[in-house]
Amino acid sequence: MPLPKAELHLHIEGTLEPELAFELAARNGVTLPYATTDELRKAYDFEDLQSFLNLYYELMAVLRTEQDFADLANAYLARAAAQGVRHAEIFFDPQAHLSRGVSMGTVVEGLWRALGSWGSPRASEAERGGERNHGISTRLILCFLRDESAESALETLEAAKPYLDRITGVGLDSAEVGHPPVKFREVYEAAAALGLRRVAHAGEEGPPAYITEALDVLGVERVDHGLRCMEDPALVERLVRERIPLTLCPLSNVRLRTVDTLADHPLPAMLDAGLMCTVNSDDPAYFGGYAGDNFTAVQQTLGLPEDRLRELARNSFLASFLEDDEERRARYLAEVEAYEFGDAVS
Ligand code: HPA
Ligand SMILES: [Zn+2]
Repeated sequence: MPLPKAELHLHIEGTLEPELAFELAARNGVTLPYATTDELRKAYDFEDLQSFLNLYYELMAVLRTEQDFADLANAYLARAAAQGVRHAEIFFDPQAHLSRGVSMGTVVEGLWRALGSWGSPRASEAERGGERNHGISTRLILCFLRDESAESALETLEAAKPYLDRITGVGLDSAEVGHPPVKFREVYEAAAALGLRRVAHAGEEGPPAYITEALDVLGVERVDHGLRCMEDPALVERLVRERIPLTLCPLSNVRLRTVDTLADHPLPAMLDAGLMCTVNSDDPAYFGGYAGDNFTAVQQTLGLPEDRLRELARNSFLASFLEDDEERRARYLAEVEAYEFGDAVS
């Protein structure tokens, strides 16, 4: 049985496996510039974040209808459930769809078809059919693309207003360097005024100063990646003191060459420093593994002992946006404490 965990850093578009990409391409009459799934997989040799993003945006062309987004999310939930994920806070990138003529409604309604509101205290009895979505409670986090303009982010938030009952928070992703958090001050203020939770990618490729800015200017409650905080001891001390969760993605860091090899990953040093770390998959279809695969990789390659693995799982639920359902959080945490380790944690 896999270790129960929450996944807090997962881009739903990054769960598009080659097989589903070809299936959706055929269904929608879209021609992909790859002849076979094997040929597509060969393109998964990334040099950095941008080289990955180019393919990530290219493949989104196959996502056109509500059913496409529902199929995408269902495939993710099935894989995640099999690896012990009990709760997932899922990013989506509306601007990457709006720019192709796919509406906010298509994206959100499609995802909702798969996620439903099971696991939400606002769900009606009819919606509480846990089996339908593999028994995973979920939240949706709308991400702004930081390489698009601040005005575009504001327009995106405006377009999301009819769907805010389904959206828990906002995030910030895409090409980091040259696009500091301060660029999005206004849209984050507007999001906060609407009662949305706030997170942002920072310190993946960008400098530690972007992490500080995300906290101070955008008011984020969690930092996505945050890896480069380790270059600034005063920042580490602050993150520890304020118990700011970091959503780390070890296999992503290797594939995007943020670290040289998994054995060089700073996760053990980060845990030793007292940082509130979590382990997540980011874009699992592209980076070679889902949440449990990331846990197994850090267990095997970094030699993390059982108490550290349990700590990572506990942190994932503590850092999740389950404030509207503390009863459920307590149940998940009890499962973590009762877990008996076997051979593998995925
Ligand atoms: O790892 C990532 N970093 C930044 N933006 C992203 N969008 C999808 N995945 C990522
Ligand atoms: Zn990410």
